[in-house]
Amino acid sequence: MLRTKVLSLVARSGPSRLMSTATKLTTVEVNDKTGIATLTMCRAPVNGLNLELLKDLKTSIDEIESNKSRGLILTSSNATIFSAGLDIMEMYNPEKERIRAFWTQLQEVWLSLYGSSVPTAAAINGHSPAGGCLLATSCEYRVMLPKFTIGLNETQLGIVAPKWFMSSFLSVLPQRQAERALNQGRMFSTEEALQIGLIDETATSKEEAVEKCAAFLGTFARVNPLARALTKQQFRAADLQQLENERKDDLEKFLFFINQPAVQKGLGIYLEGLKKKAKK
Ligand SMILES: CC/C=C\CCC/C=C/C(=O)SCCNC(=O)CCNC(=O)[C@H](O)C(C)(C)COP(=O)(O)OP(=O)(O)OC[C@H]1O[C@@H](n2cnc3c(N)ncnc32)[C@H](O)[C@@H]1OP(=O)(O)O
Repeated sequence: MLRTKVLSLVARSGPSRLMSTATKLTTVEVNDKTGIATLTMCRAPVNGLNLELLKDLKTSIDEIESNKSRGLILTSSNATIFSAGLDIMEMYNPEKERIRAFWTQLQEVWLSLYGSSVPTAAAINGHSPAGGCLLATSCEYRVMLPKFTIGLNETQLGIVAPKWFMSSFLSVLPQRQAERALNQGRMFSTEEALQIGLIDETATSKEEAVEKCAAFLGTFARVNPLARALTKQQFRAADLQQLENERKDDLEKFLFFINQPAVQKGLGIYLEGLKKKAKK
């Protein structure tokens, strides 16, 4: 059996949490044999990306980057949900300072994951709407379990995916298909996602998905790591630079948009629908 070690055993807020991982809402396990790190999101109930989960994701990605892991596999501890995307509670009736920090942190996570020098893959072991799809498409390879859905459904919520969400999507799909899917807010089934190329492979279990991701990351074993990283970064440089240049504007645009009464009303109705469905 492969020995794995859990990185960073020190709790973030004091010795009383010494038994938990450093980042409470993510765990990082490095396979000693392959050097591949598995980064698991574990925020109940649906891995909604709130400020704290985003901070933990950023810390974990940085940790994997600085530990010179051979690869990063992103997955979820939830059996049916990879990530429900942005936590809508962060955007509904938002608190002024917190929503700024929230969006800034999301930008940080995207810049580090999409721009990671480490090869990345997503083991999509559950539904992956909106922000979940953003994380998956920021990786270089995707393996997904059957009977789930993935896509950028923002227009269905009456919101607009920012340019950099589109960049990740466009790094996977041809423009014509990406544009149509985004305009429709389309969620793809696993089978449809495979057919269109939004995912690379399917797997019948999370273990198999992780193995297939590891096999993909293993294809770089004999490639010079610096040459590989610089090549990847050249492909992604224009997208990354665009957000770097426009970070402040992007934040202000988001704040302006999200605070529109019509947008707030739409989010409220959407949330209500989610809650009603959950109670059934
Ligand atoms: C200028 C730019 C402006 C804006 C850009 C913003 C970009 C936004 C990106 C986003 O990511 S927006 C979020 C989009 N996400 C969704 O639409 C997903 C909604 N959720 C679902 O479809 C389902 O919940 C599910 C993920 C498929 C899981 O279904 P399941 O049946 O397993 O769970 P259930 O629906 O019962 O949910 C349990 C519980 O969780 C709450 N929930 C679900 N998703 C979210 C979410 N994204 N944010 C906050 N809360 C969420 C749901 O209400 C239930 O709560 P309850 O138990 O308290 O009722």
